[in-house]
Amino acid sequence: MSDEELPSGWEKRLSRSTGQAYYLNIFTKESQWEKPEKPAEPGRASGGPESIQCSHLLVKHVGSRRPSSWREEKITRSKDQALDEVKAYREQINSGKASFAELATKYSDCSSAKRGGDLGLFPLGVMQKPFETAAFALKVGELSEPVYTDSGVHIILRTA
Ligand SMILES: O=C(O)CN(Cc1ccccc1)C(=O)c1nc(-c2ccccc2)[nH]c1C(=O)O
Repeated sequence: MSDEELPSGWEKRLSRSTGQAYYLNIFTKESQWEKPEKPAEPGRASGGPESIQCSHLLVKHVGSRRPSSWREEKITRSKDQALDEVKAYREQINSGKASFAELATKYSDCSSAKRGGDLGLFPLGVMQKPFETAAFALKVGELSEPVYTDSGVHIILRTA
């Protein structure tokens, strides 16, 4: 690992008082002087939430573990097409053209579409790991980049 490379989940910062480098765990918001050797785990931040609430919009594709949904009995889009669709929805939400709930209700391949994408409160350890890692890294109100799980391609909005 070159000097600049860091295991995932860490950010290099410079101390305002000494200018010395330290390392921030983006999940727990805890920092350390020692350069990390292993990826940061979204463990519970000291004082961080045990559970968070999120909504998501899932676009399935032919490689999804269950390529079927309330919207389409047999899902035929490719993974790349699913990513393009998710990016377009993310753009519409960020530009204010549409609300997250409106698009999730219409287009999400998850059964949570009926609730505007709301998944309710969930703790660590229940969601697929890529989903959990992305969700617990979000601030309340923040919208994720596209996230890949065995179910398909998601965008996640942290709501609490
Ligand atoms: O992955 C599978 O084998 C099948 N699943 C799991 C599933 C199926 C029904 C309800 C909830 C989860 C899905 O494809 C799926 N995953 C999700 C999901 C994935 C990550 C976070 C939240 C929901 N929703 C669905 C769905 O059909 O409605």
